[in-house]
Amino acid sequence: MGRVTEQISEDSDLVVRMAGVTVRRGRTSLVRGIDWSVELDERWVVLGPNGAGKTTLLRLAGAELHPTTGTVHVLGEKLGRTDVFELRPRIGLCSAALAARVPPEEKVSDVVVSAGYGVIGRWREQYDSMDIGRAEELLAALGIKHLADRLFGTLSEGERKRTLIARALMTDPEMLLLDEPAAGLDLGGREDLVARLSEFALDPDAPAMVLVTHHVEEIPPGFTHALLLREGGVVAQGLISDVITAENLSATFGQDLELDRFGDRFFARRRTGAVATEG
Ligand SMILES: Nc1ncnc2c1ncn2[C@@H]1O[C@H](COP(=O)(O)OP(=O)(O)OP(=O)(O)O)[C@@H](O)[C@H]1O
Repeated sequence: MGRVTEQISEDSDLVVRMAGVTVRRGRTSLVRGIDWSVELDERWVVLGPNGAGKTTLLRLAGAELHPTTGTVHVLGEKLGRTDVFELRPRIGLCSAALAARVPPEEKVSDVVVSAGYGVIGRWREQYDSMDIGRAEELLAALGIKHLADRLFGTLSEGERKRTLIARALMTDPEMLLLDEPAAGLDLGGREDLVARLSEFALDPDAPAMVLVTHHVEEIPPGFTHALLLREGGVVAQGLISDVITAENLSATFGQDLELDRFGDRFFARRRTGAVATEG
């Protein structure tokens, strides 16, 4: 027999639930003691310095990684007791690792539409017309419809990111995971992406979202919650307005940081004359 599933009826609005989660490799803990829940209508940002464990956390949420200790439930299914190959199509993932697997000679429209078939790049000579229509809509929503016939390898970094977000949305996922979507974008590209992600975040029909970033400037308005990570442990988590503070950011990044808030946007910098503090 293969598949045993565990439904969590009392927590049906939870798309992610982690309890006491640690991931170890050898003597290193990539993340440790994580207790974290994401509800259907929440949009989370996971923030922390290089090596803090952000991608590890996202891979747990994406059912790509199992915890060494503790329990992880994703979309009501307990990892280790469910078939992750049935779970993954319900999750939209956009990451540098995925981008690296897209063949450069793939047409942009094929990169998007093939997500519906669980493969990367061209698979069939003919796709279903409804799928092609949906891929076109998503490319339009991300402002890159005009690139549908271009080859993925000829796109700029920002255009690739948008293509992969369109792909991640193709299967109408219940949860969207974005690992550093603004990395490598210029100022205009970042601002454009932040605005588009903000539109998604404010759409009540959009899936739950988790966005990993190093920069508070990249938090799209409409995101509701934040989790700050340092050296694999949670520094703070909860509502963005409670968590994104100069004090919490300073503890997370080991620097004395100042924070400005303009409307729903945040901007951080090192306090003048301050030096880095030891972890
Ligand atoms: N297989 C492994 N064996 C040992 N250490 C690992 C392994 N995989 C990851 N690590 C370490 O675990 C830590 C967390 O990695 P992770 O990629 O989750 O961090 P991150 O916060 O996403 O970092 P970045 O912002 O640089 O992408 C890093 O210090 C990394 O070097």
